[in-house]
Amino acid sequence: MNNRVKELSTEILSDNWSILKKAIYQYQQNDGRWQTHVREAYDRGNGVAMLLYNKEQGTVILTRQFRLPTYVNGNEDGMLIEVCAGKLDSNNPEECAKREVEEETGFKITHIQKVMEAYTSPGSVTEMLYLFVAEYNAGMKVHAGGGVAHEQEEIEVLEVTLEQAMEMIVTGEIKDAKTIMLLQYAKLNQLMG
Ligand SMILES: Nc1nc2c(ncn2[C@@H]2O[C@H](COP(=O)(O)OP(=O)(O)O[C@H]3O[C@H](CO)[C@@H](O)[C@H](O)[C@@H]3O)[C@@H](O)[C@H]2O)c(=O)[nH]1
Ligand SMILES: [Mg+2]
Repeated sequence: MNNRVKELSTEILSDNWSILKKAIYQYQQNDGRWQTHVREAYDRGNGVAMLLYNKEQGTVILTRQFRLPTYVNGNEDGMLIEVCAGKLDSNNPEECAKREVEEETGFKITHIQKVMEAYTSPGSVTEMLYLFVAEYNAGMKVHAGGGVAHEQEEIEVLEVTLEQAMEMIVTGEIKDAKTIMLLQYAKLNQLMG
């Protein structure tokens, strides 16, 4: 509840894959005057993202897939390296994260640790991400990964050292915000020991 917001009304501009709404409301400025604001918000739900790491090897698991929005915004081949991530399809982020990890990477994870929540693009997108880390090892690999074929997912699974991944941020090979956040979390908190 924010007493500086009143008369909020919304109109659906698009409800195709996700919902784009236009909101009109009165917002009270610092000087007390009320202004009419018009803002659009794209609602594709919330999400989960998970960095898998192996302490002994010093490695992490990343994914690589075609991301259309990056392709139309300067990413030459549209391929993007990311931590494993998925849409939150229940109110249990932990279970959802484990399921996404298994679908996309083939690792069946047991223990996961929530590290933070983050709004990913707060001026235009409603999405909040639940970010996790979890340890993995070769024994947890139950299939090749790659995503769900009927959802047209084609996900390459990469295993690199944390040091290589940190260097890929510097070179621009990694440009995804949630991925950079989780890699930096791993480094700052010395997850590799
Ligand atoms: N038909 C159709 N399919 C779509 C559309 N947008 C996405 N999809 C499909 O919907 C599926 C969603 O897969 P998930 O693994 O659940 O989600 P994600 O796309 O990886 O999203 C995750 O990462 C995003 C990027 O950082 C996050 O924004 C999101 O919250 C989530 O964490 C994918 O197969 C994708 O191709 C669309 O407009 N139309
Ligand atoms: Mg995904």
